[in-house]
Amino acid sequence: MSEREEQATGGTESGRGGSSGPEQPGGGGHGASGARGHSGGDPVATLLVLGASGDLASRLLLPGLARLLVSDRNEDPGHGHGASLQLVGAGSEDWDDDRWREVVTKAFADAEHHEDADRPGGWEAVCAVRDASRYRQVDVTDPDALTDLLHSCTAPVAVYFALPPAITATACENLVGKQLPESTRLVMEKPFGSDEASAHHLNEVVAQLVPEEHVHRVDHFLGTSAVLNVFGVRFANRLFEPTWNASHVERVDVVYDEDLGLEGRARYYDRAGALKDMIQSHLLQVLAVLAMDAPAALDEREFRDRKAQLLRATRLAGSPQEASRRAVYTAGRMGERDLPDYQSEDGVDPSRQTETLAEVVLHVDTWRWAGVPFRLRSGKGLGRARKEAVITFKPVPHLMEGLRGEARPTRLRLSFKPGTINLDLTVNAEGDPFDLEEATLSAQLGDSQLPAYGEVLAGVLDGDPLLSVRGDTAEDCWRILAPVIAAWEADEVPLETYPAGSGGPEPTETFPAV
Ligand SMILES: NC(=O)C1=CN([C@@H]2O[C@H](COP(=O)(O)OP(=O)(O)OC[C@H]3O[C@@H](n4cnc5c(N)ncnc54)[C@H](OP(=O)(O)O)[C@@H]3O)[C@@H](O)[C@H]2O)C=CC1
Ligand SMILES: O=C1O[C@H](COP(=O)(O)O)[C@@H](O)[C@H](O)[C@H]1O
Repeated sequence: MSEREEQATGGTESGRGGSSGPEQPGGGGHGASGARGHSGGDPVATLLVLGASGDLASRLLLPGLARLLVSDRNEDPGHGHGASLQLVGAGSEDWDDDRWREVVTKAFADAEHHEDADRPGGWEAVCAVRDASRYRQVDVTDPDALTDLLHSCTAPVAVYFALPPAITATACENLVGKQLPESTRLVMEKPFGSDEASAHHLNEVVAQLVPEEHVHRVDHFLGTSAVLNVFGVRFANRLFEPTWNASHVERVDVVYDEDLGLEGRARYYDRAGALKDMIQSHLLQVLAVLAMDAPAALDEREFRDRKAQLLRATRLAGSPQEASRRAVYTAGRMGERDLPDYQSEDGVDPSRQTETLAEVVLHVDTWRWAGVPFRLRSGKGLGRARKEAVITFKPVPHLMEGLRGEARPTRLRLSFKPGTINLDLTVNAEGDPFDLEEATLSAQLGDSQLPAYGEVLAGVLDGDPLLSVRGDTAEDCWRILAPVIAAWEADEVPLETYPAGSGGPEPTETFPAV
């Protein structure tokens, strides 16, 4: 196993250092201005993708960029994101510009068929970026080579670290003390660090490089439409917000079940597992958006302050034995595919006991949410892709005599991808109005015209940190799950199994079917 593979999910092991970390709520780092709205600043001139030969770059980032360019929301054709953007790929592969452009061409191809491609300047903007793009072979952990590369790019440069997290951390540490081009933005993927201490250390490192508002800690689950869909339902209706609290809500379940297997990602996934891959990052962000107090405005300071406040109050609802569960899939049939036992997949080391399904129950210790269980669950190899937040309301305090049947709990289901809303209600039955039955009101929610990474890149290129994770929050997400990580590492919570293609481990009182 190469050193790089060993480092795939690691972070720096350094403890807390002495330099100033990101400012806690209210702003961040030395860039905190206290101003509302995003800092904007000069538009990004160069998007530098480090890790250009990797899966993220070719499968998500470059296609996202192409869709952003083709659908550019900037009304003025002379000033869209592609008007003068330079795309530079860099990595350890011995590629030349032509080889890189082949990768870009392939990744950009789908955008040509998007309806906006026919818009004047639409597809042309994509082709212009593709044809002018270039590649540099570089070992990003070589400080001089990386600094030289940065200075060879037109400023401002957005440096996208599409690298294994430990390599990202090393590259950043090596840049400390070097002069970076003016207004450089750093775009950091998840996982940010490998525990609270390493995330804190990484925050201290990046704070020495650029101001906090120029750091984009990416969580693609925070794409604009995902956030806005929750906010629209919660805050643009009089109905929900007065009942959105412990007096009326019985429980909240955030479920992200995938009908995907390992898909060749053992090098990364076998060291991460479902807890770090999905819950530590994405699902905690979803929880924060679902449960936060209403921001006064949708700007980065208000939004990120509310999110940070909510996560600071969040903790495991009991001991790891009571409030967490882990499982791994065994061989089974998932849809049309036979999935092998996870532990027999190429690149998987069974002794790591990596989980492919993780569940935790959290409490949010605030007046609003005291005592309400928030269950977060994500798994791979499941029979049905199910990606939704379910808010279960408490039963009515009294059901009048004369009505037959049960008033089942009202449930609001907010599904992601595609965005839908379903409200399960108890209503009078057809035929005999004394009988009760369940009915569901459904609606489609707005979907973004951009894929998630198009949204991410729009924020980066516009210099808008609204949807990126602030430094203090990145640390807090590790703090919340630290007891679970420690207990699982010590094998204090059994690793259950479930057949691929099934619904996962059997429901229990703590982890019920909803
Ligand atoms: N892939 C995905 O679906 C998603 C990934 N992410 C995150 O994105 C990041 C990258 O993941 P992913 O693309 O899957 O990983 P890959 O392993 O596919 O790609 C990593 C890239 O980094 C390059 N690299 C490694 N070390 C160096 C070095 N010292 N100098 C230069 N280049 C180097 C690799 O080159 P080489 O191959 O030559 O080693 C490769 O191009 C991770 O943080 C991951 O968590 C986030 C969401 C989704
Ligand atoms: O970051 C990740 O997310 C995906 C799920 O997100 P989606 O937008 O593709 O549905 C997950 O499959 C992957 O393991 C994880 O790294």
